[in-house]
Amino acid sequence: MSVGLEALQAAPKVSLHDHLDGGLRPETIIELAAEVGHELPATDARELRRWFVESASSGSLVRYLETFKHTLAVMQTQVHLHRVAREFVEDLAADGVVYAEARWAPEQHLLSGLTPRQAVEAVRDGLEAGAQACRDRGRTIIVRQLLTGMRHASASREIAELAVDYRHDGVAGFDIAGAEAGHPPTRHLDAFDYLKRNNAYFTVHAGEAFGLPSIWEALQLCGANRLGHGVRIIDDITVPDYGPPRLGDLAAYVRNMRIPLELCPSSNVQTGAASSIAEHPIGLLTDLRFRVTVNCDNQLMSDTTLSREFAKVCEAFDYDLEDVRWFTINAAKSAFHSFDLRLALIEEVIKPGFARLGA
Ligand SMILES: O=c1[nH]cnc2c1ncn2[C@H]1C[C@H](O)[C@@H](CO)O1
Ligand SMILES: [Zn+2]
Repeated sequence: MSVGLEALQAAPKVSLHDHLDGGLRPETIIELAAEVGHELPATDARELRRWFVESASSGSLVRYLETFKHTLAVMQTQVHLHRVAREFVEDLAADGVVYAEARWAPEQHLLSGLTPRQAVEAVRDGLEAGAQACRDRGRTIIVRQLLTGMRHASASREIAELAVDYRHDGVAGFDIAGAEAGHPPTRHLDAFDYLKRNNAYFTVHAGEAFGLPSIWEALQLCGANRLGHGVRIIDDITVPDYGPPRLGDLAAYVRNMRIPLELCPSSNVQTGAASSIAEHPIGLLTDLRFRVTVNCDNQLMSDTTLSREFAKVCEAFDYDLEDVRWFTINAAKSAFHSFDLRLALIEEVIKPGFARLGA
């Protein structure tokens, strides 16, 4: 029996891997594009929504990433960044998310003359305005930023410095994203070294479009605290016809050290990292009790929400609310926030919230 969407929406959820520039409302894109004179592939909201999903579903991460040119084009001013951030929070809260880390790359938002600091502060204020609007309606949500450095570019050290500067002002940590093949994370050692020296937290997109070497570099050479996707860790697990699965040394390390996997099922199917939701490695990784979390990656490109991602995996793997609670506690434990807050989130929000739903 799969879990209904309504129960999933009512459940308190934690979102760790969600791109701000991949989560705009189509209506907002259309309105802002008209303001800045950016030409879109469609000007009807439903058509534009369909265009994003179809264009992002080619089986190639590089083609998937090309769709972001239309969201980045309308996120170049303080007013627009503020609005997109505010709506992002309101949409998460409407879906029952209680804690989220919103990632985006400040270096991609400077085309109209913003400084990186102005951009970070506009997003900070927009996130806070969204949280306040939710509080006014009786919903509590915390959303903090993850500042992303683009792996093909050379701004990562500067972005890492920004993440440290704003660590007590709404920034939870740092991330590296963009096309994976040909752009190893070790190109950004300077940034990672700076973060580590400053006791800051970071995740790295790894093991999505490229396999084990990328995961190994992210963990053992860069020192990532979490893996963005990390789904290809499956390549280091052998499932024999008889007997238990066998883990290679890297998979064993990931499991033993409780490295959080920010899995994004729909996105993985669209980029070809998994052939279908039913065949997604989340099934085996969950059976083996890896630190699995479920995420959206990009709500717009996948036409999804966190509740819908859960609905898909519940249906494919026959998970129930107890399983969703387990994924959610995994995510809360893995958040880049203080131990005290994570504990409070688990004990005072997540467990009672699921208990009310009978889990
Ligand atoms: O799944 C992804 N893999 C690698 N890069 C990604 C993914 N989703 C979004 N991005 C890129 C495109 C965005 O412009 C950037 C910052 O959010 O991160
Ligand atoms: Zn991502």
